[in-house]
Amino acid sequence: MKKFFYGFQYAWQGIRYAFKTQINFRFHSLAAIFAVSMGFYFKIQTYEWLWILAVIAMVFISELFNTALEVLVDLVSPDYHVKAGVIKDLSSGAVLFTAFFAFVTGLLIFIPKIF
Ligand SMILES: Nc1ncnc2c1ncn2[C@@H]1O[C@H](COP(=O)(O)OP(=O)(O)OP(=O)(O)O)[C@@H](O)[C@H]1O
Repeated sequence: MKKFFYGFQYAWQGIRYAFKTQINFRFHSLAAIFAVSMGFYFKIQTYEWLWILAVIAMVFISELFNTALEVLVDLVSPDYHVKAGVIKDLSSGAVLFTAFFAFVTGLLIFIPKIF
């Protein structure tokens, strides 16, 4: 049982590490708070909440894996290596892709309510 709760502690440490070291993670946290506030303000429906929460989760998951990959690359390849750069670029691309999808989802849900 103790091990189970330690697992949560380690996971929380990882999230704190990403928050402290990644400016993008902090920016996306603000964007998530903004989207959730808009959701409450406009009293969006359950299916709309599901989309908003799903894209928020996707962005955070991709951010966490991106951070993990960056740390891993820096560990195994501290010197310049073309493939190290490609791995980091691919990982950043995954974050950009999910963030763009989240942004479009937000627009599709909130734009009709604003105008
Ligand atoms: N070891 C390396 N070898 C080759 N290219 C690298 C290496 N490390 C980084 N790069 C290149 O520089 C870019 C920025 O790397 P960096 O480690 O600053 O990542 P980042 O995504 O900007 O992370 P951070 O949020 O920590 O600044 C990478 O996307 C990659 O193109």
